[in-house]
Amino acid sequence: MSVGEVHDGHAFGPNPSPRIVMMGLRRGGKSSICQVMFHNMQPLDTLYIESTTAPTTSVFSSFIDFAVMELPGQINFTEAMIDAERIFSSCGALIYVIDSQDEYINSLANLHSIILHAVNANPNINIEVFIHKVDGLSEDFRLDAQRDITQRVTDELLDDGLVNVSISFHLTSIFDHSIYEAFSRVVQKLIPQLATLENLLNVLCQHSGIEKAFLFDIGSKIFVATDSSPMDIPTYEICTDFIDITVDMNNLYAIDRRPKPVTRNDAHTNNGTVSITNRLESIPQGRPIGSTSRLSNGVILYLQQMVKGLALVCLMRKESMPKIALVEYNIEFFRDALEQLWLIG
Ligand SMILES: Nc1nc2c(ncn2[C@@H]2O[C@H](COP(=O)(O)OP(=O)(O)OP(=O)(O)O)[C@@H](O)[C@H]2O)c(=O)[nH]1
Repeated sequence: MSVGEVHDGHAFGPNPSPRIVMMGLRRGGKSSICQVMFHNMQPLDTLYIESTTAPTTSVFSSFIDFAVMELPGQINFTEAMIDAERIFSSCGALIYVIDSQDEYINSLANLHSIILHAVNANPNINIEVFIHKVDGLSEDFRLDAQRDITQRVTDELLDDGLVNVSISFHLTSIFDHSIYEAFSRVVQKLIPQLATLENLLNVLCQHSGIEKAFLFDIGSKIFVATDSSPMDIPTYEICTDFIDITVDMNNLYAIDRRPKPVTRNDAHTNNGTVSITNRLESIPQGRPIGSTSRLSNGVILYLQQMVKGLALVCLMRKESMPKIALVEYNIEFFRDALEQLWLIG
């Protein structure tokens, strides 16, 4: 049986879409990214991860359901065993991980042949290149690497006459928030309701004195949408830390809930493919969580849990605090709109 032919005749088994396929040469960092992003592994613990030998699928349930399939680094598309058509035809994005601390010429050749297979099977696929492990590079080297890789990859695609390939490049590391931001950008492109969500957030900000608003998936800390005002990494970091603190405090002081493990992974193997279903049990199941905090610079952080595992996180100035009743009134409308979006699907 080929890699693409997993259970039930589906390329990925009975998993929800959209699907993300993660590829790259061995030791590039694919498993580490999945473990840190979706299984709450500490970045340093990834040092002990063993090499992946079989395709692994992780399924996540949030505002949208999505599955991430990691293919082992040694996979070779020229082998008859690999059914590229089946793998790529039903997937929304291909993430290709390049180890920026290593010589990357082989990676680029591998990436090029994979893009040809992927685009041939699915012309609408989003190619997302993670220039990974940039924590080991200086700021200048990072930008040089990004420029060089972008140039080489796009030149080769142009040589092949592929001008309409949707390809993006992200500098990433599991040791900071860059991996979360990059993954958020990947997932956002797969959300059909993204424009509606952004519009809703823009309207909410305009009418409530909110400076910046994010809609986060609480479990993975992927932000599924934000308003159109400029975003910087420190703001994103503050918001994700605030989510962590709020969830921890909520679990600590919940009266009717016993402490639960952070995640539960149901793993089973089927036809050589490991399938992991991640249940984000850190997300409170009872009353929606909410929290407000004032930073020393006067910025107010405000968090309200919305539908499914989503949380609205806003930054406001202290001048907005007298209007907090209005803000909460508007947020209720925002929540209703989200619920309707969710029902429409
Ligand atoms: N410095 C640094 N090291 C990383 C980063 N991400 C992963 N690593 C390290 O890279 C090594 C290989 O990571 P893996 O996740 O096993 O790589 P992989 O691509 O899954 O490898 P295969 O399973 O062989 O295909 C591990 O020692 C990780 O700790 C990163 O962002 N920065």
